[in-house]
Amino acid sequence: MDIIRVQGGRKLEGSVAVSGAKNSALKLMAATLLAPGVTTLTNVPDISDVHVMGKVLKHMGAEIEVVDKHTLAIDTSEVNSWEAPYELVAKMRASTAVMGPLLGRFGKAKIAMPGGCNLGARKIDMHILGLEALGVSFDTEHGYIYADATKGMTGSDVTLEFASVGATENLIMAAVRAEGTTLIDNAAREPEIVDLAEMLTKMGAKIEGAGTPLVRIEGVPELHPTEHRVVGDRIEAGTFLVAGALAAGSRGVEVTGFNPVHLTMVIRKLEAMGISFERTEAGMRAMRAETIRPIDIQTLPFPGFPTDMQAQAMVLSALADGSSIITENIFENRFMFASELVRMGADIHIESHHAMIHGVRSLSGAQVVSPDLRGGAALVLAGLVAEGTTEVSAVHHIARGYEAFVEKLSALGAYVEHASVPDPEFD
Ligand SMILES: CC(=O)N[C@H]1[C@@H](OP(=O)(O)OP(=O)(O)OC[C@H]2O[C@@H](n3ccc(=O)[nH]c3=O)[C@H](O)[C@@H]2O)O[C@H](CO)[C@@H](O)[C@@H]1O
Ligand SMILES: C=C(OP(=O)(O)O)C(=O)O
Repeated sequence: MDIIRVQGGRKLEGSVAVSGAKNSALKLMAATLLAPGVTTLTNVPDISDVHVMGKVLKHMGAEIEVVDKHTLAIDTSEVNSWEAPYELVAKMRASTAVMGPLLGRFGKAKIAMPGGCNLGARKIDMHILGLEALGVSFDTEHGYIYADATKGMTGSDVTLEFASVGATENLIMAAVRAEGTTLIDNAAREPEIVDLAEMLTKMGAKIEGAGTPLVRIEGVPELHPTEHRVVGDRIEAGTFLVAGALAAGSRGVEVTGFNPVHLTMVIRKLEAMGISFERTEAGMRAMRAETIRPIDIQTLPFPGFPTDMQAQAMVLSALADGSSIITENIFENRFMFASELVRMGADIHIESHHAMIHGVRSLSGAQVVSPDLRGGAALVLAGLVAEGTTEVSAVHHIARGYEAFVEKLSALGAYVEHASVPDPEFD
């Protein structure tokens, strides 16, 4: 069994560069399906989710050249299948991002139904309702969704019930090839959506308003391949800033390779907790807080506080001088890691989608299980400041979204390593 082992108490120093954003790279890879030919993506993170999306595209007949570790040349000229199979969708829900592009280019898609996951039900009803408004018809059979737009798609007005990231992206990627104008109201505004719209625009799409709640897309008859650099990962950046806030030595920890504007709400909340930041030429530096102040955080769609930073913020609040409250509004089941943090000595009570965290003076190293991607990363952060050794298992979750997490933390001076331990045996 692979684990990450952390020895608490080391001070972190230096600078760490974040990789390209997982949540952008996956959608940009899916979007290459829209433009027959070779699209080159740079700053692609070397993470397992990207490898899964590569397999999804190859399953459809795309060829992928790994030009270097972070550059993929994706040739979608010979794509001849419209299926995202169950084995791959079950590994990674974001595989459903191929639905919009497949409808846009071929007018059909067969996608395994994603089902729930450890964050909650995660339905895709809004994707389907929006695409139906463009004229797509849907059938479900044997666990697969069959989407049909062979008679063409027509631009339409779509109001999303909730600013869903995935629904906004799938709709944009279908609407770029629909006939006429599509207006998406209550669209998600995440920076990764802006990145997607920028690449689609380079491919010849006509999109206005990406990054605002109203996106206007004028369909075009064809798109052409392009070259695009994936935006820096704001969540990876936020994770390392929290590492600095918890464990930096006197010179702080610098994080580079991202746009600090994408973390405005995170920085604001961490400042309210007493953490100080400095802008540097290449990014931001986080200083360690002598005393962490308690906080009230609610996760919300961008520009609100991101759910993907909730677990990391909870580690800070677990060590605050007082009681904090964190409200999770995006996913119904995203507090699973809190019970692991309690095993490390945190004092946390969960009531529905609220977590009440009473700060403790210190955490103690323990064997814990990573329940999901951000929860796993947060447990490693907790290990940096816990007394003794922390062993985090189920680390495949962390590998989904953090490139070289252990290596980057080690380079900052943490005592952290990959290790292999025997699987527990039960009689
Ligand atoms: C690969 C990727 O980009 N993942 C991100 C994306 O996930 P994802 O695109 O799945 O997140 P959404 O914004 O779509 O989901 C938000 C909420 O809406 C619900 N919902 C969504 C669609 C739908 O049709 N019906 C429905 O009920 C979901 O179950 C969830 O409770 O945005 C989330 C919210 O910022 C992030 O935490 C994820 O890291
Ligand atoms: C929830 C996340 O990702 P996904 O939507 O891929 O599960 C995440 O990145 O924290």
